[in-house]
Amino acid sequence: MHTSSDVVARLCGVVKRYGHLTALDGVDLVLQRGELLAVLGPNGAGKSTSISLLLGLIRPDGGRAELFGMDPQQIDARRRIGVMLQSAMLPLTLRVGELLRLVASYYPNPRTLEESAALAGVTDLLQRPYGKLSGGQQRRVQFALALCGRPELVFLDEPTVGMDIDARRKLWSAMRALVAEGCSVVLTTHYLEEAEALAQRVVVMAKGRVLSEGSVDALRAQVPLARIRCVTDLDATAVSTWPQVTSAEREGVRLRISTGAPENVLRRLLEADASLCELEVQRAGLAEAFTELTREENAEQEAA
Ligand SMILES: Nc1ncnc2c1ncn2[C@@H]1O[C@H](COP(=O)(O)OP(=O)(O)OP(=O)(O)O)[C@@H](O)[C@H]1O
Repeated sequence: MHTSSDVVARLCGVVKRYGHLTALDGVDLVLQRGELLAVLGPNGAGKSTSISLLLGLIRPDGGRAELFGMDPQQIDARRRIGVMLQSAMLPLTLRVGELLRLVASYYPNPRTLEESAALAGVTDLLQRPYGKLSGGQQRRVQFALALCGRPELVFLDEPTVGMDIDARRKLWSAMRALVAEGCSVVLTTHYLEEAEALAQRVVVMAKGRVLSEGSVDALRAQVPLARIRCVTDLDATAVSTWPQVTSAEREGVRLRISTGAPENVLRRLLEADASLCELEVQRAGLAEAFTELTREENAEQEAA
């Protein structure tokens, strides 16, 4: 059991409306000290709205948002967080080193310039004007700004958008280094492999509500699907109608099947095609679990 002092941020029954649109419809969310929480969900689910509420940028219409047990607008709470939002609006003419010094000066116990730059991998960019950097380089600088104040909690809203694979991997290891220091991280992302690689806990949102919450493994277990891949001529549409087959799709010479009963489907596959080869069976990843969860949500809404 966690004590309340382990809770660094919290939304309690939060409702947020924009005119007739209910962006958040009673959201509860708790972030513990030292954990990386990934908030997932399709476009418009309410992820950014939840973060804006925790940052005190907007106010709830119902319920309550708390940062370190305080109102998120209190300066004492804000001094303990770092933020990387989707749009940064930073002065384009300042050099990266100047920006880092400026933002660090808002904090009581900031990292040194060198430490922040090394953590975010921007040491070779310090003399460059921010506006002259590539999109991916600017994202890395924004990450450096988020961590330069030695915050206890960092909000990262889709941090790796526009980054190449190498830059993304580097950011992942920097996030892991932050968490190893005891920093908490709230990460929103559309890259499920990112959540799978980094998160201790995942919250899935859709249409302003929390659909599911738990560890990556627990989320996966909610959708006990396996993935079968093999080289076969069998028709994907026909296979998709087999009992216990959730979906079947062709990928070139391969067939890719999702099923809750892999043994049964395998038996039938091997019987149906004696020349089937290159067989692979894997348990479902977060991507399948997520698709399945949000599909159920859509089906319920359509039925209602
Ligand atoms: N300032 C605003 N005025 C009106 N509607 C808004 C405003 N901000 C958000 N919304 C609406 O609230 C809902 C939730 O938006 P939000 O940005 O939180 O979603 P999200 O999960 O972050 O989506 P994305 O993955 O696209 O970033 C959407 O329907 C959006 O159109």
